This record gives sequence, C-alpha cells and structure tokens, in this order.
Amino acid sequence: MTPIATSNGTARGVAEGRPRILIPEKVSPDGMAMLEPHFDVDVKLGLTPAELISQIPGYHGLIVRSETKVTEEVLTAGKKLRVVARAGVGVDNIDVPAATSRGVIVVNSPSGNILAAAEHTIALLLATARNIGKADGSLKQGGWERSKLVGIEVGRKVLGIVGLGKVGMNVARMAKGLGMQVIAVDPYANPDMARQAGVDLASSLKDILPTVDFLTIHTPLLATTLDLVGEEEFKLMKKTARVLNVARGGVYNEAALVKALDEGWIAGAGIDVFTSEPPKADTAASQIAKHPKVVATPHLGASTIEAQENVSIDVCTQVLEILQGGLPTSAVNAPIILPEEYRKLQPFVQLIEKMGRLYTQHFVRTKGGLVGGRNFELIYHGDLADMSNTKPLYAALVKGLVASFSDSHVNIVNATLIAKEKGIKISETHSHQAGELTYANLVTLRARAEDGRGQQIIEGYASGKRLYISKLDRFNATFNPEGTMIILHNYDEPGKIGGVGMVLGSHGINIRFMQVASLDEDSKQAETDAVRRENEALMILGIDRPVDEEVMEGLRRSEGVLDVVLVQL
Ligand SMILES: NC(=O)C1=CN([C@@H]2O[C@H](COP(=O)(O)OP(=O)(O)OC[C@H]3O[C@@H](n4cnc5c(N)ncnc54)[C@H](O)[C@@H]3O)[C@@H](O)[C@H]2O)C=CC1
Ligand SMILES: O=C(O)C(=O)COP(=O)(O)O
Repeated sequence: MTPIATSNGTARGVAEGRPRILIPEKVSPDGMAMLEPHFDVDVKLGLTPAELISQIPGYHGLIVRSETKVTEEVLTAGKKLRVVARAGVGVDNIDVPAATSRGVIVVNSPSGNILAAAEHTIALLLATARNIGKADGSLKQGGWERSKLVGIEVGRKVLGIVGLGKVGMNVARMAKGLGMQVIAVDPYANPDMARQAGVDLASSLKDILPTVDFLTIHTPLLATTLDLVGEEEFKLMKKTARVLNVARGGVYNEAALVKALDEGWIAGAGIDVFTSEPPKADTAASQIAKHPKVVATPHLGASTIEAQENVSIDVCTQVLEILQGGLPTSAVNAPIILPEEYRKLQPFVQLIEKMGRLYTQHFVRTKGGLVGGRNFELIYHGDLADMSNTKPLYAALVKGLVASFSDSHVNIVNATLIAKEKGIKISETHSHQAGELTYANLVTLRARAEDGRGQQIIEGYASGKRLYISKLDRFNATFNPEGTMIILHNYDEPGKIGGVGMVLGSHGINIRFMQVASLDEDSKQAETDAVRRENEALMILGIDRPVDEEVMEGLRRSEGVLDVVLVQL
C-alpha cells in the first residue's frame, strides 16, 4: 500500500480555495514549513505512475526529486498544475517542453546540492583507489585481506574532468587539494576560472583519454552527452585508469563499461547513477552495480542533510512566489520576456536566441572555438536601434549560446549571472549610423577573442514573424533559421550540389531547401593570393530529420568540401 502522510495534519479533504501541493518524494521539511501556512501540502511517498496520474488533477504544485517521472501524461492530467519544482539540479526526469506548452513553470535548485555531488565524487575517487568497498565487505565477512587489497595513491595522478560546470569545478578544486593534476574538457568552460583553479583545458575528450588516471563526467544528460564514452573511448584509456559517474546514467555507455571492466581495458569504476534506478534485473546497469571492480552507490550524490535543506528551501521559496503571482529565481522554462513587451520584441527575442544557437553549433563545433571567454557584441540597426529595453534581447543571446550544453535555464532574471558564470561578455551597441540599410531592422552578432582576434559574425533580421539569417561568417546568405540543417563549407565548383544530393539521397534524406551563400565583397577582395579561395561558398541545406555520423562522414569525404556541421535551430 502507498504510505500517505499529510504534513499539515489535515487529511485529503482540504479547505476549498487553498492551493494544493503534492510531494511524492522525500524532501527536507525545512522548505515545506514555508509552504504549510499558505497551502495544503501532501507528502505521498511511493506513488506508482498510475497513482500519480490519477491524483495529480487535484494539485496546483508538484515537488519532485529524481525518482518521479513527470511525463507528458502526468502534465496533461494535471489540469490545475502551475508549477513543477525539482528539488535538485537535473531535470531530465521532467518533460520540460510538455510543461512549457501547457504553461506550467518548471523550477530547479541549480546550486543547492553541487558541493554534495562534488564531495561524493571525491569519495568514490578515493574508494576506487583504495578498495574501500571490497575491504569493508571482506572484513564484515570475517576476512583480513591486506595483500590482496593494495591500492594506488591519487596524489600526483591525472584527473580528467568532462564538464567543468558547477559540480565539475568543485571537483577540480578538491582534486587539486589532493595534489592531483587536473585537465578538463568543456568547450563552453570559463577559461579564466579554469586558469585560476589550476585546471588545464584540453580541446577534446579523445586527446585526454590516454593520459588520465581517473576520468569523471559532470555534464547534464543531453542528446549530445548520451553515450559520450563508449567502447572506442574506453579502449583509448590506460589499463590502470578508473572512471567515475556522479552525473547521470548513460553518459558512459553501460554495456561498454561492463565490457571495459571484464576485458581489463580499465581497472575500475565508481558509479552513483544508472540508466534505470534502481537498476533493473538483467541489465547492464545491474551488472555494473554488482561488478567486483565497481564501487556503487544508490544515487547518493545529493543526499546530505545540508544539500537537502538547501534544495528544499530553494524550490519551496520559488513555489511560494509562483503560486502567489511572483517571479521564480531559477525557472527552467519561464518566459524570458514580460507580457507587455511580448508583441514588440518577440520576433527579435527569437531571432537573437537562434543566432546564439547557430553561433555555438556552427563556430564552436567546426572551428574548435570556445563560447566562454569570448567577447560578444550585439549591434542593433534600424528600428531596433531605438528600442530602450533590450534586456530580453541580451537574455535571448545568453540563452541561445548556452542552450545546447547546460541545465542552466536562462531567463530575464538570471541571464547576467549565467553569462558571468560562463565567462561570456556581451556588449550592446545601438547603431544610428546613417547609410543604406536593406532591411527595416538588422542585428549583428560579432564575437571576438579577448585579444580582439578571430572575429566571427552572424547577421539576421525579422520581417513580420519570419526570421532570416543574412550573413554567416564571411558569407552572404538568406535562410530561415528553423529545424535541422547541414552547413557545408566548400569550393563552389560545378558538380558540388549533385555530389551532396547523391550522398543524402542514398541515405533517404529529404532536402527541404538548399541555398548557396557566397563570399561577401570584402572577403573576396582580401583573398588576393588564391583564385580558388574566391570560389569558397557555404551550402545550407534544410533537411527533414537529423542525420548520423556516417552521413556526415560521407559529406566530409566529398570532393572540395572543407567542413560540414549539423545544426538544430
Ligand atoms: N548524482 C547526483 O546526485 C547529482 C547529479 N548531478 C548531475 O550533475 C550534472 C552537472 O551539474 P552542474 O555542474 O550543476 O551543471 P552545469 O550546467 O553547471 O555544468 C555542466 C557543464 O557541462 C558542460 N558540458 C555540456 N555538454 C558538454 C560536452 N558535450 N562536453 C563537455 N562539457 C559539456 C557545460 O558546458 C557545463 O559547463 C547535472 O546535470 C546532474 O545531472 C547534479 C547534482 C547531484
Ligand atoms: O540534483 C540532481 O541532479 C540529482 O541527481 C540529485 O537527485 P536526488 O534529488 O537525490 O534524487
């Protein structure tokens, strides 16, 4: 039977008119005490998915941790729901787009438990190095095995960190305290903060794998981080290396991890999180949990008294605000634009967010660039130059730049803070320069390294509700930044289009639109040395679905192709 406790002592028949809050997981009472004077708070532990769906229609707020799956079905059933609060960081158990489309605000606690998660990582690091789990188990069985359980030291060893965000950075600082050398991979990391913490930034995961003695991942679980480390990556590691996961099950491919341990490609693992929790019988997750070379814990990263107090107070404060008509501080999906400004600024908010997304996906992936540590300039031309409140536009750029790599959900309240955290510097210029402007409005996004070198440009404009990119890097273009696109940088020579069409056609991929963007006049003139360079072009192909690496490789191998990138806008 489902145990039911009602924290305010009243049973289910709550007073009419008082908002009701459902808490189906163990959340620290500190925050709940703030809610009880205002709302009816029901703590109902161990609800099945069906029970949650049948009970949710009566509630205005739902507070969860990682165990409750807040699916589209739950959100559809929750007709009165106004807020879903995640008492923790990761929101991968919540269908955020479904919440957004139903007008339900999702909030989290972005930093309440990060110290706990970092400390747990260090606990697993030392436990794997010194066989703590095995030794304890053996002693409790009456054993006294000293020679079998000789460990390794972590001082002077190399720790590789993938994802140098809030948890990753705390792990780095702690590891430096243990005398470790720390290298990290995070294309969006703040280089200043990394330098100050004594962390070397490397440009790719594959580069660091042969070097590290320990590897730990601290990225969110996203399409781009799922199976980040698989068989190929494990094979590149030292046989003595150990891996740690206090992020999410799935960032290491679980079947590959079992194989890597069985075959001796690596020496051990410290694992806190699994693709199914608790691990389902007869899955790779359960093999990992039981593996003799693994120290496993049941998702305890955030389970400290202090972290639970922090996250509880953090999210309950926001639930209180939202249900009383105020603004949350860490909304995952709250609008970044206030209603009265909505109509006027909405197209530009969308345009600039897309320009930010395009920047990250095009320049960071193809040119091995960084977002953090770059200086961005937003230049508003035409009608836009007269807008006085451009805060939503600034927030839209931050949101676009970080959208594909972080759980830091940007809104108008937190944009400046997040930009600072990521080392992203943004200036805004209202250009009233006289001169011919082809469009009624135009936005230029210019990015430069700190020393002013390596300038990158994206320009775009809005016409009614339609958005256009009119310049990408050195190329003049006109395309709508929507859906999935392949951007090919190539020599503009006869036969190119046919070749690309053949590769896509052979994989059954439909081309929605195609456009060839040619070098702008300044760049053509600058290329005095090579006639062929004048013929450089970008080919922009709108396609009907994402393509896999095999297709991208096929395109890269086509004659005259300089580079290829897949973007999702
Ligand atoms: N086991 C547990 O109990 C806990 C687990 N977590 C997990 O830890 C994750 C990280 O949390 P925070 O540090 O607060 O998030 P964060 O958003 O501050 O940091 C994530 C970092 O990952 C980087 N990143 C994203 N994609 C990447 C890629 N492909 N390669 C390299 N770097 C990439 C981002 O640039 C960012 O710096 C959370 O999303 C959550 O899933 C967090 C708290 C407790
Ligand atoms: O905050 C996070 O992302 C966590 O993984 C913590 O999960 P939990 O609240 O302990 O179920």
